[in-house]
Amino acid sequence: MTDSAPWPAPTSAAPLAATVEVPGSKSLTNRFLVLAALAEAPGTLRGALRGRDTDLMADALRALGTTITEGDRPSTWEVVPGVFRGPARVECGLAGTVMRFVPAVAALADGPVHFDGDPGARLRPMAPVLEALRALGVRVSDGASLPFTVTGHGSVRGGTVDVDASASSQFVSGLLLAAARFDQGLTLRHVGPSLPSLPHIEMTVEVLRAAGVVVDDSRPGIWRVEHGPVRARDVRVEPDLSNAAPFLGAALVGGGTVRVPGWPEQTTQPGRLVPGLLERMGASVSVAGDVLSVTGSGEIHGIDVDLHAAGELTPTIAALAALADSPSRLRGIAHLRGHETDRLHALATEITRLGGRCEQTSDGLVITPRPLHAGTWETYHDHRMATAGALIGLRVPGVAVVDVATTAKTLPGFTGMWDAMLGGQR
Ligand SMILES: O=C(O)C1=C[C@@H](OP(=O)(O)O)[C@@H](O)[C@H](O)C1
Ligand SMILES: C=C(OP(=O)(O)O)C(=O)O
Repeated sequence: MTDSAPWPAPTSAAPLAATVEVPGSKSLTNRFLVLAALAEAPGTLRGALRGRDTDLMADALRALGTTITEGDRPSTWEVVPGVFRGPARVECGLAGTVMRFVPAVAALADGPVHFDGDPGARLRPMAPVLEALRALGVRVSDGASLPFTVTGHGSVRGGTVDVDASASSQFVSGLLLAAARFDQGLTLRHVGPSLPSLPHIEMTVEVLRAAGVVVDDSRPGIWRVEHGPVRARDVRVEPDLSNAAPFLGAALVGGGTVRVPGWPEQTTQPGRLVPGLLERMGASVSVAGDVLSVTGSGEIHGIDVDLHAAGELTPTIAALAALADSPSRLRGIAHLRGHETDRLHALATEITRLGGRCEQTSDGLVITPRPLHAGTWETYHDHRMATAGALIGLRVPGVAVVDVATTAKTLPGFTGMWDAMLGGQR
């Protein structure tokens, strides 16, 4: 994958006039898959994302005994729950959702389930999930990161557990998703300094409730999931609003308008913050029915923003900030050092390589725009580094994005979508 020639990012020659259909949300697809596997009867996902992360999730659940088949189209998945069993092997790739959501499901299996992933996955924080499972009476091999083995005996006691989720909200989500199947349910208390990505935890609570699970989240930092059945559902997955961000951001860079249909009126996705962020950076935003339109003039303003709740938007905002007419400060995102790569280091290195100024702080980035020049944009196996490089290349001629295929993690066919967006130029 990394051997192919870097992708010459196209520049935009004229104002954009494009409508971009964005595939389903990674975060929702993988939550719905897990809940469908835990459910008491067969269910269906429609509009599911088919990307590396979601295919890995489907394969992981299949390995544990779930039957998952394609329906009338690739984005439809029929899920028939089975009895979870080991021995099994789970390949996590670089997917945080797979490595953090599946261990608690594997704990319900009878037999050993071995987890491993990409070399980069072995560097991602995992310890709080493994320690929590041990505290709940589950046998987990020694160690604090991938690879590891979870050896269940067909049930999990559950009860109360303290988790430091300051490095990732996924530690909380992963335990809550399976908790209704624990004998005593689960009370989870976050005990760390701060909790990132709260919208993603709200998303977990919302999908659990929609599946009939009783969740009490009335006390900040504490969640109670009652033992009980997980109802089977026929669900439609919203478009991935975080993946819409680079396309909508392109309207600011190239000028013109980009529209994304299917924009939900209400959503727990952190990408709901995208229109407001782009507005602050100079865009005008409108909604007609379910179509979100972002219009830019080509002028981009710097922004001072805390992205703690929506860290996955950082690469897009950082790319725009590098092209802005004033400095930006992105705060509250120290946990991005444990994402697909150390995103603060990666963004600072690549923006600097193109002649820009991007400094790391203890919890974020300070970006001072400077004229940028042609060069290579490394992506570090990070899908959002690749889309960030494409955004910069829209304005700066001669940007070559290394391993653009890494976008397949959540956005297969990205370069075709990007070209099609530019094909809509007036
Ligand atoms: O639960 C989820 O689906 C996610 C939670 C967030 O993780 P962190 O809390 O580790 O940032 C987010 O960045 C990631 O892209 C998806
Ligand atoms: C952090 C991300 O992914 P993951 O689900 O692998 O944590 C992301 O998609 O930005």
